[in-house]
Amino acid sequence: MGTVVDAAAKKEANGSLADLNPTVVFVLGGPGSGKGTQCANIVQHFGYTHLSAGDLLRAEIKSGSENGTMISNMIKEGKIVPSEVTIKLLQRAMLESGNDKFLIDGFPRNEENRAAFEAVTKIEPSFVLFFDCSEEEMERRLLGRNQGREDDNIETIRKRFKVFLESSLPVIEYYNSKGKVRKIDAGRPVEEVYESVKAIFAPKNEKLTKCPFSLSLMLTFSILCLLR
Ligand SMILES: Nc1ncnc2c1ncn2[C@@H]1O[C@H](COP(=O)(O)OP(=O)(O)O)[C@@H](O)[C@H]1O
Ligand SMILES: Nc1ccn([C@@H]2O[C@H](COP(=O)(O)OP(=O)(O)O)[C@@H](O)[C@H]2O)c(=O)n1
Repeated sequence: MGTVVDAAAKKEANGSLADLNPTVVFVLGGPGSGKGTQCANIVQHFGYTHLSAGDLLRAEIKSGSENGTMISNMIKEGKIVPSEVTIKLLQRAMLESGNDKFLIDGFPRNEENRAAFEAVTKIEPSFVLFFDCSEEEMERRLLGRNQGREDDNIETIRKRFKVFLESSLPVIEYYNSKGKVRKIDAGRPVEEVYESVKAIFAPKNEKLTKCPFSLSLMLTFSILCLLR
């Protein structure tokens, strides 16, 4: 760890990320709360790039990387992979995306993730989208997810819930104390949840779409008054 080449690569990556000055939204919530599903909708309408920490880690296993076995074992146990590994993957994906607006899904998952990301990248999230859902509903969804994931079995699901309560909720509480959390009731159907999500991303747009309508009404009224 920590070779000169690594350090140079890290410096270069951070330099370019700092230049990028990206907009980052952290998307957090328990396993199966619907983070990935809602991120796909947000991407379509608001021009963000979706980066799922879990997807990046699974891709790293598939790529045959030297960390693959370690990552795979941790995911099977529902444990959180060391921040250094996940942050490198996130940095690389951000730089390769060509975008400067990111939904970072499933990260930071513990205090170490949070502090390390902030220290390494100097990036503060604009806000944190928190999908709040009951364990009962999340368990039902995960058992039905059917993506062949090795961690979607009842034993690992229970471990992931425990990690979420013990390690991830404190991160959400930290951002809440800074007024950065936008909490969504994620126990509803997908479309209903997305209505709430949209309202968070597009309050200004909504006003803008209403504004020309009222403006045109005022204009018509003024013209009618002038014509009388
Ligand atoms: N609001 C919802 N109601 C019912 N099922 C949902 C809802 N949102 C997502 N799902 C389903 O639940 C499973 C987990 O959703 P996913 O988006 O992968 O969650 P996460 O990324 O938080 O783990 C998927 O099979 C998805 O299709
Ligand atoms: N920041 C992260 C995100 C995921 N992970 C690992 O990846 C697993 C799956 O995460 P995920 O975000 O894809 O899926 P969900 O648990 O949210 O359904 C987690 O249980 C962890 O083992 C991690 O170690 N660190």
